[in-house]
Amino acid sequence: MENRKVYLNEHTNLLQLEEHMYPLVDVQTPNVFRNLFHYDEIPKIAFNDRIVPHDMPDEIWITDTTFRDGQQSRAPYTTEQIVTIYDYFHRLGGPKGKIRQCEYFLYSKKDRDAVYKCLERGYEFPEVTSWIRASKKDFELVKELGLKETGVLVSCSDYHIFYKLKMTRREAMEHYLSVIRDCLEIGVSPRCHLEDITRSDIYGFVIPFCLELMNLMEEYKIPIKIRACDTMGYGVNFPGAVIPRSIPGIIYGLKNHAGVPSELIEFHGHNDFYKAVNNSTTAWLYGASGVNCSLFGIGERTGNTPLEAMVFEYAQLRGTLDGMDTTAISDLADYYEKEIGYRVPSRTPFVGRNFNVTRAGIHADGLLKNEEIYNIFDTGKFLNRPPLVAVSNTSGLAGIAHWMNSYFKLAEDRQVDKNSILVQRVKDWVDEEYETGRVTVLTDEELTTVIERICAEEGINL
Ligand SMILES: CC(C)C(=O)C(=O)O
Repeated sequence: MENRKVYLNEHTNLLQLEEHMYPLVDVQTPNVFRNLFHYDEIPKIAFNDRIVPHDMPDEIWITDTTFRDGQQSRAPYTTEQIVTIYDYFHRLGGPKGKIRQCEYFLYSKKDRDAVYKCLERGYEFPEVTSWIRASKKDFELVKELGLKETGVLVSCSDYHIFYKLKMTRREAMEHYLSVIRDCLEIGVSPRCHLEDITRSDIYGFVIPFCLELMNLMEEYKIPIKIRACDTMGYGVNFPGAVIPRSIPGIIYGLKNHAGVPSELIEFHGHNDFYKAVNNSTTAWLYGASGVNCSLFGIGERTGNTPLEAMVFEYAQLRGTLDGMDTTAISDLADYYEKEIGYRVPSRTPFVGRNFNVTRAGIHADGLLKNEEIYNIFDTGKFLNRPPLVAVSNTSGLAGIAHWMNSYFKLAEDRQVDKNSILVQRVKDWVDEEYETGRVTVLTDEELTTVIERICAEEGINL
């Protein structure tokens, strides 16, 4: 192992290879970290104030689980929908393949058809990879399909090992290693999903297990990926927090004590405590090259890390989009609404209908004077979504004209202004609404209905 280190054992004063520093701790009873997780109390975040240094890899990327974790939590996509979304990911990820991989179930014929169709596209990125039951038959299937890599579930907390698998840690580890050996034997690269890592014994199970995985990697000369799965969203990014909840601590341990190189470490987050995005960014900052996401965050329970969020995290950290075409994000949102029948909640950053809509009169006034005042960036350029001003009693003729021009995306030569009869009649209707006691802002639907009526009456073609 290239990265393997020799340590001085402070207790025996002997030099030791690092795998012997971290022997498996085969406990008799599960360690469920009751100090942090007492089921009838809210989980606790504890600190030991040990600070982990930043260690962002030279290259970082996004992988996608829309068709795996995403599909686990909603009605399945059709084959055609999967291929269309895959096409959008290809465009979004750009020529440098910043959306590096998409993972697919292989269980049914429909699943496999989607894989064939996506492979037929012949794109270099996103690479097609799979998720299977850990059996020899399924490994053969991966091979037959011509895939290089597959995900394998290796749950690592005692909650899973003792309560779900009914095994000891040693039994679980031996079972996992034999499955991974089967996978390597036929030349397929395993991606080990360390489920529930944020409730696991990092130095008593995860590091010894990953050291064994790195030995297997050396023996077979086939890459083995480690996916750190924050299955329940317990991970935190606060400096000085204790493991297993500390994402910096986990990534540091994988890199520095188990010797897993950055390009083989991936983080998979869940949003149960609203932390999926920050934890994923943190994983990048502390040494994981990959963050695994799902489009619009659609995934189990509260969902996964939203893929679109990490595109903008990437650009903020790196100072460049590196060729990513962010307008594909808005096209994907339209596609979901029109073709799949799913509307992203309206206040969702970057994609919700209202993400850049200003409602308060005083803000709208500022936005009309200079859009930089109340818009996060040039959302027209990056998302084809210029900022909108919602119409209320304080909008005035200019506000109503601005709403119409942006809502209907009117070309410059067709734009309306405050002298337009249409704008003046809409303003009369708005004034009447508020004079009769209305206190809420007007919805897009109400406005479009009134505009359609006035256009018909005045013979205007917008
Ligand atoms: C099933 C596992 C791999 C997972 O997706 C998770 O832990 O969140």
